[in-house]
Amino acid sequence: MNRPPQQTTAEALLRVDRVTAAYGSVTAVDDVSLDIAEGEFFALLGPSGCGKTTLLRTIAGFESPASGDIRLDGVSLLDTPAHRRPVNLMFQSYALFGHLSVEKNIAYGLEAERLPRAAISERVSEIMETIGLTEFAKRRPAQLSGGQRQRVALARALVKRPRLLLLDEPLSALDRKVREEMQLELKRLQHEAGMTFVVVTHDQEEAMSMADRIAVLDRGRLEQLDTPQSLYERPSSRFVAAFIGTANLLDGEATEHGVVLPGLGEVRAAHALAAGGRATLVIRPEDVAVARVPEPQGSSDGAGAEFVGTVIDATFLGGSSTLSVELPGLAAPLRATVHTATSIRRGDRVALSFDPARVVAVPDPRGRATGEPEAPQ
Ligand SMILES: Nc1ncnc2c1ncn2[C@@H]1O[C@H](COP(=O)(O)OP(=O)(O)OP(=O)(O)O)[C@@H](O)[C@H]1O
Repeated sequence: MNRPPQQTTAEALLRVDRVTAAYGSVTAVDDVSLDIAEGEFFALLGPSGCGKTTLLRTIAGFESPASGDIRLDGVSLLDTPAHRRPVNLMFQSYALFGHLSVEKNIAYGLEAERLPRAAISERVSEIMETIGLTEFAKRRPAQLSGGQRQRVALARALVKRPRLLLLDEPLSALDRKVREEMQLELKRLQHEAGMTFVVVTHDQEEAMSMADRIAVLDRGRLEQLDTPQSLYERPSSRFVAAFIGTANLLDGEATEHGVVLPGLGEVRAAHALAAGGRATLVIRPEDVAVARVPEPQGSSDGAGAEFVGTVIDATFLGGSSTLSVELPGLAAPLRATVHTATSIRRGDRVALSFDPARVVAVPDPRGRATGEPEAPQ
């Protein structure tokens, strides 16, 4: 089986090596390999059911892989039970003890380790200070807001100083505003503590705003592993392009320079695929240049091509507007983001052009135009 590129580095803290995990006949994680570096903020991202939680639980030791290995500092963890791994998993539900105060909740894990009382007290005070919980030390979880409860759960995980902190949808219970604050907070804490975080999320914006690198999973397989910017600017598949951010996905046939779109002609892309296969152009709405035209016109020489269409919808978003532009030959309207000051309105005729350096061509998973299997990228 081919192994996708960019997964392994020499000095990994954690190495997931060809891990497959299954529940009976359901393969939840399918031959996944990746490295996580010391001090990295790493995200496992993908739609519901793609296997993120299973992979996290396998790293934590709550599931055993059917095959493959998981190594920390080069040593396999597979024979080490969950509670002895230098890894801490923060659950989706936080699982706080309702009858214990905030400080007792945080101290619980250290007491279980039988640390001296003075050391426990010092570490608990220190972490409460860092996370902003000191004033709530004596309260019980029921007397806290969702965001504060989330902080307690985080403090409880951090106080144990694991080599690796695994967080399963840590912010999913919070409303949008608190979630955004906590995203920044998590990033700050991770940075200050110099710890390695692996966060599971299905929210691409959350992953993009926090993580140094993101592994995008689909149906148990690793689709792409990259920095947020690279995933956005150079998705390697149609799935990643669609999952990360907003994109116009235009299907056609690969040429030497780009993709030929039915009814529109050739659009050039930054990197061409093997000619003849089915391919999809990925064009971000902000990369579509829009100009109002008085008369229908147009040329399509491919390089910075202009396509003329009609604005069928304009959504005002404050500083920018999103236009939906109907182009002859395209099944779905093309989305373009413009500065609000351009004052283009519904019904206007517009010329669209794309900078070839910003256009990405990816293979269309429906296979080659000839019906042969897809060529590797
Ligand atoms: N205990 C289980 N028994 C059987 N199948 C399971 C079990 N847990 C998960 N699965 C299946 O394994 C696959 C991966 O599940 P997993 O929970 O890892 O996905 P996920 O990406 O974390 O999803 P979500 O975001 O919905 O939590 C899914 O098809 C799921 O139905």
